[in-house]
Amino acid sequence: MRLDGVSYRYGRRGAWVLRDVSLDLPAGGTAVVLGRNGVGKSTLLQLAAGVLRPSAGAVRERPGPVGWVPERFPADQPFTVDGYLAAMARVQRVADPAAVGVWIDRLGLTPYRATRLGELSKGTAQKVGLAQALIPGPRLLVLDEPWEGLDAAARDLVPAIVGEVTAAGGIVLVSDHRGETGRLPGATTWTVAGGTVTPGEATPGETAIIEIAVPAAEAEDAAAALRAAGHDVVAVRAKASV
Ligand SMILES: Nc1ncnc2c1ncn2[C@@H]1O[C@H](COP(=O)(O)OP(=O)(O)OP(=O)(O)O)[C@@H](O)[C@H]1O
Repeated sequence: MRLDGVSYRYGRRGAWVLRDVSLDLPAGGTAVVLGRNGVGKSTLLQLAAGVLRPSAGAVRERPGPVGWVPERFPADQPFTVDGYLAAMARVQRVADPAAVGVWIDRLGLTPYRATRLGELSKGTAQKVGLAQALIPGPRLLVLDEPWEGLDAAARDLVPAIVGEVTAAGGIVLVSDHRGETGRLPGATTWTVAGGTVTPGEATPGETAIIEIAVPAAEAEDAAAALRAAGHDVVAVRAKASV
């Protein structure tokens, strides 16, 4: 995916929030968008997700479906959790009807299926926001401040989810005003300031290699489970070779 000379301002006479931004993000890549409050992180994410259209320039080769998780999930809607997620799945023409149940279960939303959105706590509402973005199996997942308001278990789930989307060749963009990039090893950084965006180095962090042996027939499942837990599976070999 590529941002090609993207500029943006809210309204024709508004100040430019972003000017002539050109960025590349390869398939399987993650970018963490950093910057002070109000510099334009959300604006950049919404342009990337296609929620906003650039005032000038273009976003090219955007993969789909797109999963967009806003900073604040708009909970003032007259739906139950079940009703809302089923409706979103229909709107997004989700082929796999089991996807709704899978994400309700993984995000711990089962006790709230019949609860109206307006009655949810902020953290639970954020999980519904995550679920609606994940149900279509996004190839581009855009998360605006995903750590905010989530409980510890859900926070830990975010890196695993990011790992799954990128392992399948998808792209993930995450904004983070606290700079918790350490949660997403291997991500590149995009730092927003003064209307421009500066790409940084990938953040490999400290890594270690663990070699494990599993029955050959279970290798695929084991690798998938490791990826699901947010780990980088470097290699799968048929035989132990030293
Ligand atoms: N709908 C809007 N109409 C007009 N101006 C807006 C609108 N949304 C954002 N802005 C302005 O655009 C600028 C960038 O806002 P944006 O929300 O993208 O920043 P941010 O870096 O995501 O901030 P935060 O970390 O507080 O979420 C700010 O000056 C903001 O006031």
